[in-house]
Amino acid sequence: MSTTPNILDKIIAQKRLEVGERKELYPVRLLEKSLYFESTPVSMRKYIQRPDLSGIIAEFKRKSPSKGIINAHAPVERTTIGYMQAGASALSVLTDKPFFGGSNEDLTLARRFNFCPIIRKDFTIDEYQVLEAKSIGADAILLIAAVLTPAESKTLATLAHSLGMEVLLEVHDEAELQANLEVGADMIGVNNRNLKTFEVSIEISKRLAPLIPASVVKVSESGISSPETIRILREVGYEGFLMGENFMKHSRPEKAALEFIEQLTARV
Ligand SMILES: O=C(O)c1ccccc1NCC(=O)[C@H](O)[C@H](O)COP(=O)(O)O
Repeated sequence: MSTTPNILDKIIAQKRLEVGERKELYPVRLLEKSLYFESTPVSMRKYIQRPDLSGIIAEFKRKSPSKGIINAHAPVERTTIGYMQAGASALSVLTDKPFFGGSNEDLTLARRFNFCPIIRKDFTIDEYQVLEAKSIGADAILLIAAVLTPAESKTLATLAHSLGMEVLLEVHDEAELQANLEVGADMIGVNNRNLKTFEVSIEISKRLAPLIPASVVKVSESGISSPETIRILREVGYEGFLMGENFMKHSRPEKAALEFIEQLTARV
């Protein structure tokens, strides 16, 4: 078993420093002046459930701790517009720079060219980041159970909701799921990737599916690379499918997404 100790700890330690710096550079009163602060977010939950779309949340991700560089050159505009035109239900944009090569500017650029919901994919640990997500044009935020207490998740989710954004709460096992059922997340994402070992298995999504309340939209995250896997995940109740590397590893990720969604549609 390949182990990469403490990547989450490293990411969170770095994030704390980064958030401290950003608070000084861009105080909340500046964030609140952003045009997006007053905008009405688009419901990611509703888009995932739209029968005319694929349920796929297509991710813009340049690199990752598990894979290194995935795609250093794909432009945000062409890729995200292409994802949407291909039939993705929503976009996920990584905004973490040190570990994923993303930025807030990537999300704002995607926002400028797309009307579909966009989730800010980052490691949210502070209320400041929720305000920041709103200010850069996000419709939803990710909360990762492995790095937050349920009380912290609830506070962050409540703030996100007060700004009109939705919350995707990510879990990886039964204990995380049970501990966070009262957070009030709009969507629960089961990460098929163990963020400590980087092992990927959709068995985790299958195992946790019956434990997720019916009122919450189920999303399966990571390691999805075939329409057949989506068919299996749909059978156990998943409506959302977060996919990054499988598209981004191609020089034209949006073409890969189109081909994938065409195959998916042809098979069901
Ligand atoms: O992807 C990683 O290596 C990773 C490492 C540590 C924390 C988070 C990580 N990934 C974030 C994600 O959840 C994925 O980007 C997302 O689910 C898409 O996964 P994939 O389709 O396998 O690119």
